[in-house]
Amino acid sequence: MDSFARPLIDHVRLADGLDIAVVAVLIYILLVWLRDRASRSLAVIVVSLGVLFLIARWLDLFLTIMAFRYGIVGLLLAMVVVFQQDIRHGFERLTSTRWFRGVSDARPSHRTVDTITQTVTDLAKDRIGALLVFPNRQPLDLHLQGGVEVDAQISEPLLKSIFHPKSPGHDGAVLIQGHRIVSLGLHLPLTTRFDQVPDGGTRHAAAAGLAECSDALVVAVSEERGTITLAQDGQLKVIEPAELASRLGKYYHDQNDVDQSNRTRRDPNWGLKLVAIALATLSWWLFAFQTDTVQRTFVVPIEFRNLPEGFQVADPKPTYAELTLSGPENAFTLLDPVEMTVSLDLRGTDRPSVTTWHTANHLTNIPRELTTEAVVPETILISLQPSGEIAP
Ligand SMILES: Nc1ncnc2c1ncn2[C@@H]1O[C@H](COP(=O)(O)OP(=O)(O)OP(=O)(O)O)[C@@H](O)[C@H]1O
Repeated sequence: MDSFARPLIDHVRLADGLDIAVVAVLIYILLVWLRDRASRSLAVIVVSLGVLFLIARWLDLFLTIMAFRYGIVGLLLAMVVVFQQDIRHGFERLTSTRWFRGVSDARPSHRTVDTITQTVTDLAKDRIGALLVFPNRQPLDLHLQGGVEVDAQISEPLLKSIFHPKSPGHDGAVLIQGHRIVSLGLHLPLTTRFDQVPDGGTRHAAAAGLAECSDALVVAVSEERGTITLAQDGQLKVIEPAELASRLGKYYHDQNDVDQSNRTRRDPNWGLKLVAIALATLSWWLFAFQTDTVQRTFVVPIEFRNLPEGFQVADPKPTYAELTLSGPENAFTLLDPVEMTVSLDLRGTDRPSVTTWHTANHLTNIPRELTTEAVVPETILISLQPSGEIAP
């Protein structure tokens, strides 16, 4: 036990904790996305690729690792193109949280309920067909097709213009989220139980269809009968405006509760978070944790900075030094050898001079995790002389 724990205690740095935390957050985002948005087959592909990569790294399967290394850039680009909608929605969701939104969207729910009830009542009176979807906890993306993005604050004139029979967007359903109309012209899945649909109409079949396969609340206004129908849990029910107001009131009340509890509830996703932390820790242990100390030697250039005007470095002018560093292998992986120099600052000299410089004191861009073992030459003699003079 001690032989296992000791290297851990000796070699784990605070930065490693941060490293694991960052990767755990990224894995958690990926897992949440896979759970909520991606199809099951995509989830299986992503998880299988992840497992294959872990095995390849563990067993040092060089060809497979190379395929991953070169394929990953293409894969990332392909994912950005294929999932650009999801990425955009993710950012939109982020910017629509309270912190980013400020107080501008803090509209009371009863005003939205009144607006929708009044609009739906008027549409029913005027025999104008309409279909409104109010999502609940379950995501609807897999059930809704087509549609045009709107993202506008709910208002009576806007809803009436959308469902006006001459409006090009009146066909299909509108999706309402909170106080906003998210999109219009959406195509919903039809129910297969046509017996419960009045006159077998497709608008009501669509309302029932979505209410069967999700927990959404759907409101349909009949063009032919001038009735208001509410669909929930797969059931259709013709209702009066007063009942619509009370059902919508309850819906918005529940939504606020969900929002509130999402904000205050300590953790709705413990399982996924633990999996993300476990995967990040495992990956770090497999790929990043190393107790071996490696020593490597590099040839680094010697540069002269702020050479006074009218002076030059006389020959023999040293141009390279040999630098030996030691430390964990990972620190070498992150190292860019081109950045390392022996940098001599010659400013302030105004007459010919010969100075001894200790090269180790003038190294630049050496990572903190690495130790300088040796620099050859240890010292160099720099002779400054006026330009144009030939060295003896
Ligand atoms: N799958 C669907 N998703 C969303 N809207 C749909 C769908 N199918 C039909 N609609 C809408 O329903 C309209 C046709 O309604 P239809 O008359 O067939 O149904 P209905 O239930 O009898 O409604 P109404 O009583 O208003 O006539 C279409 O013009 C379209 O706007």
